[in-house]
Amino acid sequence: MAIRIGYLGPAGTFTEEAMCLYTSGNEHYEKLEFSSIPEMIYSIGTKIDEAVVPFENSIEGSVNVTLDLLIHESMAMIKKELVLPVNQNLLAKKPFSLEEIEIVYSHPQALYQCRRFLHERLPKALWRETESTAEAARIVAKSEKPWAAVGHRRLGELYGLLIVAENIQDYKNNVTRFIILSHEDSLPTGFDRTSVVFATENKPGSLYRVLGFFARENLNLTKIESRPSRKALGEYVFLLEVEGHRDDEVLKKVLMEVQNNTTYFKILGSYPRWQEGYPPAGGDRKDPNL
Ligand SMILES: O=C(O)C(=O)C[C@]1(C(=O)O)C=C[C@@H](O)C=C1
Repeated sequence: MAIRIGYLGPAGTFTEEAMCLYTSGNEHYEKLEFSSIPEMIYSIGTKIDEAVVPFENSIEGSVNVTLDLLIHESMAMIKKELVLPVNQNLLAKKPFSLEEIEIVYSHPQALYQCRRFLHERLPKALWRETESTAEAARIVAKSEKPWAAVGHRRLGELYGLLIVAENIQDYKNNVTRFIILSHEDSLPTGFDRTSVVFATENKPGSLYRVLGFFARENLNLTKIESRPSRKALGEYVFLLEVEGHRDDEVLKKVLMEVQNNTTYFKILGSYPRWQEGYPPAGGDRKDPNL
């Protein structure tokens, strides 16, 4: 039976590229396009079985819309992560000079990844946010006006646009981490990461105490982020990531302690940690999707 997988469209987004990498070689996937991240996450379990969503970027940090939906509104679990290079380009319908561009369209993450370039080289241009970089290209392609889009170089061929400036992100090594959401996470591979969310009582030392459980067992934390609880100003929910699988003996014990010492606790999933070239070719692949 086909596995229905959702991605942020239209064609040419970075998320589509991540989805193609993830599904390559597996003909069971049926690919379904969505025009926004919330719409896609809400559809997991009904219209789709899996979804590819951006999670964090090396310049701009977390994709808050994804984080908040996972924290507050979804039961989906993380089953995989992929890290992809993100090279941004400025695309236009005609060979406009940078000074001529009046409006620059893109997804907010993409605009902010190029903040310095856009301020310095397109000082006159207004910024307009779109649901995706490819949506920006579609808008620009429909008009004869001096407008430009920020996105993947592939948008040029797909929408008949010219690349007027290449690699415009403010830091060269720009990468985005994508996650695959599903109704269940992955089995242990020996090289995993676990993501959890929790809230503590608002009293001295409560977060310190929770972090201490991980430190005591020498478990390596890889991310901690606070997001508004949405109940009151100044109240937060924490998203924490740690190396290891929730079925590993030590981590399992620590997660139990965390659960017993927090006011809210949810495991978002355990999944193989991304590493270029892992597992080695011909190596022992415990995970059928790698
Ligand atoms: O608009 C796209 O191309 C997307 O796939 C979205 C998105 C994001 O939300 O972070 C993905 C990767 C890049 O960091 C820029 C934009």
